[in-house]
Amino acid sequence: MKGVSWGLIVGVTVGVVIGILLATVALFCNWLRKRNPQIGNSSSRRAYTVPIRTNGVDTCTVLSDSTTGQESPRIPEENSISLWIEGPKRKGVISVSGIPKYAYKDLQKATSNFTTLIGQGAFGPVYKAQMSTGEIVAVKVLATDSKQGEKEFQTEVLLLGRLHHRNLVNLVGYCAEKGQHMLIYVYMENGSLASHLYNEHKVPLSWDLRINIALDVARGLEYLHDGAIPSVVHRDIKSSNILLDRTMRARVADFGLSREEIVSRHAPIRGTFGYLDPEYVSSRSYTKKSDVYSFGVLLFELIAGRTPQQGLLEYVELAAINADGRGGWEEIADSRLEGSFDLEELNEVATLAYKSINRLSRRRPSMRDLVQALSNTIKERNYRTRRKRHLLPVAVVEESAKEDPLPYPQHSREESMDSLSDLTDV
Ligand SMILES: Nc1ncnc2c1ncn2[C@@H]1O[C@H](COP(=O)(O)OP(=O)(O)OP(=O)(O)O)[C@@H](O)[C@H]1O
Repeated sequence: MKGVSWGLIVGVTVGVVIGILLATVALFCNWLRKRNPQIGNSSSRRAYTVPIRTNGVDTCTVLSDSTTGQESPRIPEENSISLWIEGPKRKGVISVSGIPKYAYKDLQKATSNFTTLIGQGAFGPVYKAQMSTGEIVAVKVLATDSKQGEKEFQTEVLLLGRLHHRNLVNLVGYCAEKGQHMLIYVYMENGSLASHLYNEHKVPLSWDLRINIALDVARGLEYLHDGAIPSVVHRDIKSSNILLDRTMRARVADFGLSREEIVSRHAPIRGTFGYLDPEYVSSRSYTKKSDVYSFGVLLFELIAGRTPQQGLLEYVELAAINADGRGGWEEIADSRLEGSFDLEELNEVATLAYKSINRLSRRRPSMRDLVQALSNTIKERNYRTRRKRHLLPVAVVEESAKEDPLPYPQHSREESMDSLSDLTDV
């Protein structure tokens, strides 16, 4: 009996000592964690953002023009170890999206309980939202009953989490809660290009602005094609998917149909009627040159102020009969321009557009070619403007341009058009 009591006393004492030791260790760990919040949370979102670009001419990973910011209210992604694409409840997988996740209730508040509707897309409504930091964003709510919407959501978050460029509408957050899926984008104050081209209550876009927009879009696409690794095709370039910011700079939006380049003969046809590459329709192989085709249609929209649904391409084909490869396109100019355009520029851009919609994809220019040609057109314009403004003799301006290379074209228009001439099939 006595032996049992001693054993009990020793056992209890050892247990108490171990308990005290464990409690001390736990308290110490907790204190350390409070002192340095990074401990135990090393998988911060930014650390897992997948870098994607290496070589795009105008590409950048700088987020300065997006609204992603540390001040944004964010909720931790369950210690950043849930991967929504595998199901939000799955644990132990590091998020690869690198995109902040917002709480449903915060978005509900930011959109005044989803009453600030700014538009309706194929997969659900879009709301304007003011976050508690004051920043304005656009919240796209995906329809809960849409299987396609779910797929689009997964694609968009994964893609946009690693794609950043000043000519793309960058994704700045998402919400996956209560069965709802939402995408949060940089807010584009001036809405879609389509609304400016076709809404009679809006001031018509000037010719110069149209060409600037064309170059912005070309740069966004060039980034997707040549800057992103692996490369990305957009699959739905059209004027309603081009958004304009406060200063009328254009950005490519709606990556709902975006995919890394897929070549599958069995995939269903996707895209928007009127912008679809005929070669893609017959072969079912969507390539970068299919985006180039849609971009060509967009260039003709900018020139003619007509939608493909209003017979734009038939109109273009008629005009092409009179066009001689470099000129003769003026008859398709948008009447809202009231003749205010540079004829040479219009012919250049129409020639580029016509090459881009060539039925044979191999005869179409690349987005890089198009960026080069459009930027040369703008450089030429700037050069002419400077020359006119200063009313200086050409020789003097050319001399001064050597010291200031920016506004002076590196290649003449003729050179840039000639570099594309082997693609001509007019
Ligand atoms: N980031 C944004 N900033 C401002 N407005 C936006 C933004 N994103 C979308 N919108 C507006 O919301 C509306 C719906 O956009 P959404 O991208 O959902 O569909 P869509 O491009 O019009 O059509 P579809 O879904 O067929 O491509 C459009 O009018 C668009 O101008």
